[in-house]
Amino acid sequence: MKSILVTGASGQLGRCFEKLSSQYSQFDFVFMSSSELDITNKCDLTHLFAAKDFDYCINCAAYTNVEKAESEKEKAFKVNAEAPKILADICHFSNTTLFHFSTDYVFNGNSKMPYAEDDKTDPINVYGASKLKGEENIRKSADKYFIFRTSWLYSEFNHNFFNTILRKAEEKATLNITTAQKGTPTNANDLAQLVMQIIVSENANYGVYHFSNDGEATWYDFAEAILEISGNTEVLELNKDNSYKTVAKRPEYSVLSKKEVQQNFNIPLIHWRESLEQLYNSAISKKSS
Ligand SMILES: NC(=O)C1=CN([C@@H]2O[C@H](COP(=O)(O)OP(=O)(O)OC[C@H]3O[C@@H](n4cnc5c(N)ncnc54)[C@H](O)[C@@H]3O)[C@@H](O)[C@H]2O)C=CC1
Repeated sequence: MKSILVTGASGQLGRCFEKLSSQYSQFDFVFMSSSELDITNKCDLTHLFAAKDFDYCINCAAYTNVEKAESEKEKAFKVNAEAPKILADICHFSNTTLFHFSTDYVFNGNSKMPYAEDDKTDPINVYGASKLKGEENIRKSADKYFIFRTSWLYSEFNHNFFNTILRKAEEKATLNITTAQKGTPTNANDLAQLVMQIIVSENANYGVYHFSNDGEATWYDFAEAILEISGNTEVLELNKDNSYKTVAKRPEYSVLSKKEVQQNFNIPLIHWRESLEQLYNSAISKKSS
């Protein structure tokens, strides 16, 4: 039986893999949260890989606080850049295929059209720079790797924009949401599904790919759609607001081109709004009824 290690398992994406794992009983999944496995600890990783053969490692562990990263640069680089290098070295040595996730924030956002994989990277915040360094480290150390740059991840799990807007609707709060950035909301369950599809099909088109849902939106559009889909448009006041200041700069435009991922893995792309609706109907409205 092939085995799959999932690191950062209690994070949002990690939990999507855990949910999905029940559909893939042909694999032996090992889920390790940050308290069970610190990916910056080379010694623990070496021992783990010495004790068990992993065919695949899905690295969901990351430092993801974009705002805090500006003042915690060292910590962000340790988890997002140095740890992927350790993982890539160990995976290379163990003949393990590594799946890793990066971000649309590796780009500066000055483009007017969707970013392709080989477009020039130029991160404008510490988080983006740390993730880019992580990509570079993996590319140098491993042969069998997939890096998926993704954007605006949300799901039914943990703290994310989708869950925040639903909570605000319950609180009947007034919301001021920015229209200053354009990107693509991405259902993390769809990303997890893509990875499992690659594993099952034993596809070996290793490399860096862009994956998000289809279409584009501002954070305001995303919030509006969440309220519409959940029947909450009348419940709270939603305003456009471009004066909201953040510590970390954000790319104005970070839509990713999905041509490569479609060509290499033959997957249908789901529009972000359709996937949002599916998630709400399957995971949220079911729970509350
Ligand atoms: N959330 C988003 O909007 C986006 C996320 N991404 C990337 O997608 C991937 C998954 O993100 P999410 O699941 O949303 O993030 P998350 O923050 O929900 O999960 C990350 C997990 O990593 C764990 N972690 C942190 N340091 C660790 C360490 N040293 N060792 C082991 N675990 C550690 C955290 O405790 C957390 O459980 C990450 O690589 C992230 O950079 C990319 C674009 C957008």
